[in-house]
Amino acid sequence: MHVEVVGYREFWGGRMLALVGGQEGGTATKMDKEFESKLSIQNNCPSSDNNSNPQRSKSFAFRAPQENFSIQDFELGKIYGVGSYSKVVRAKKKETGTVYAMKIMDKKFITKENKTDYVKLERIVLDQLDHPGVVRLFFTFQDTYSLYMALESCEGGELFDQITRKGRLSEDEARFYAAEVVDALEYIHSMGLIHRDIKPENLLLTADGHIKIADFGSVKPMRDSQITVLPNAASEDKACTFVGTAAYVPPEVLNSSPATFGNDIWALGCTLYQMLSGTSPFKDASEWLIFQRIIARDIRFPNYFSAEARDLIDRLLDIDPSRRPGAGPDGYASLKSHPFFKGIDWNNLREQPPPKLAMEPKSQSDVGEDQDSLWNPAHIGDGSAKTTGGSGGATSTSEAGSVTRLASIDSFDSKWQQFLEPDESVLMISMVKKLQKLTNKKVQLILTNKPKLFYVDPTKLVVKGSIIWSDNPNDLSIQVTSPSNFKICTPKKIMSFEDSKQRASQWKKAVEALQNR
Ligand SMILES: Nc1ncnc2c1ncn2[C@@H]1O[C@H](COP(=O)(O)OP(=O)(O)OP(=O)(O)O)[C@@H](O)[C@H]1O
Repeated sequence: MHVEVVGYREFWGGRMLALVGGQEGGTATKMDKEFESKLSIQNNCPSSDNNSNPQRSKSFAFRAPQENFSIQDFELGKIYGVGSYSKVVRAKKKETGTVYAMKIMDKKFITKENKTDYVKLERIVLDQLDHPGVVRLFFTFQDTYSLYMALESCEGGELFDQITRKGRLSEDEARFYAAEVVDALEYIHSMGLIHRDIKPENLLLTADGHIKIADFGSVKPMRDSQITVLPNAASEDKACTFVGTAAYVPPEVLNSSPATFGNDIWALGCTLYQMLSGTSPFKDASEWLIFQRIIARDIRFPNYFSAEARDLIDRLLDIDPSRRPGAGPDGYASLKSHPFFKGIDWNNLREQPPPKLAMEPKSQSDVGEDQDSLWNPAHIGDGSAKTTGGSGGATSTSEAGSVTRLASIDSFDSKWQQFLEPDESVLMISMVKKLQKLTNKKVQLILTNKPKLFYVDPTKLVVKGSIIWSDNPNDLSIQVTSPSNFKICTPKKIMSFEDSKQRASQWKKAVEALQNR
């Protein structure tokens, strides 16, 4: 019997290959159901094993069609990159020869990491965006294990790599790229969307060198957004949650202010600074120190920056988000007319010749495109083999890194600084519940690079307890009992904690990483 589940198909369409009683039936069906329950649209028909003739009570016309393709219909080439819950691979449609950047997401991993909202939102938002400066979504499909998004292929790689390869960009090059980003951001903001993760890694380049903004996994639709967002595709509680990257976070986000267009404008300022200097403006040894610099607005301009570049960056990095050009009452006019952009023909941007791309230096192991196409797809798709480890391409290190990153940003507040020594920085921090026999107490649990592990009463701002550090797991270990619950075990006592953001295993990883450093 063909098992098909309603809401799942609403977003990705395509065929479902889970056969009850078939070879992979048991596991696949259970997994599909589990994932389905997370992806389904509220108020829709409940999914059921027996629902062989599903009715759609609500359907949404996607521009990018939900195809019945299989990954076998594509010749897979090199891996463009790996995100925190996806892998992007060059994929040529065998029938037509058209090349796409195939974003492949492992359903099991997405479910486990609670990323379904992000995945749905990115699919829905990209579907409705239509601008030469935004990466295009062509179609989606799925199989038992993975979701696939066929994106416009940006063969020129990331702007980040151009900066790295060139050391830094000339003002003309930076002006060109910045103008294309401004043009695309103006469009994105006009649609009522805040991107929330503008940085050189998410600015991709076409083969001929034009900018495309990518990675809409952190996008935030504003209340009056032009974009149709299906019921549970974006949860409101994410309004004040930071999702992004430490070095590009604006100060107001560190103070838990709701997201505004000004967030992207700040990140644009950081990106322009990075193009011109080779590094981000708030670089430091740890994220904690980066946040300190951001809060203090500690910017140092290299003396080779022109007066116009310096002035523009200074304005983009205004502490007051509404004073940043582009985010204020006069919209983008003040940004586009800034002297740094003198000579830019805003109406014919895409007709201008882009800067020459610096190519990747060939290493000895590089054998070119032919070899790329031999990339073995056996670990994706549902046909020949099962997925390995279910990480959807995210390595455990990047996974731990990104979660730690979010944990530290979420809880960032300069008030914890008083508990640190001058050269000490926070590696992981969370508001957790300390579970005791009679009462549960909220405490701020802090792990530093010393290493030091202690917890603070968040109201009285006093240290309530310190765990004696040991690199020996017999003397200090973390026992994870559920996604939210963990125990800190020492020979003398065992303390139980609950982390409502489900970071129990991240605490374990963070402590173990320090013990093995
Ligand atoms: N359309 C594309 N064309 C070419 N390369 C791409 C494309 N989209 C993404 N990539 C590459 O694949 C990498 C992974 O992309 P993805 O969108 O999955 O996640 P990310 O933006 O890196 O990370 P995260 O989801 O953790 O923020 C990117 O860093 C980029 O280098």
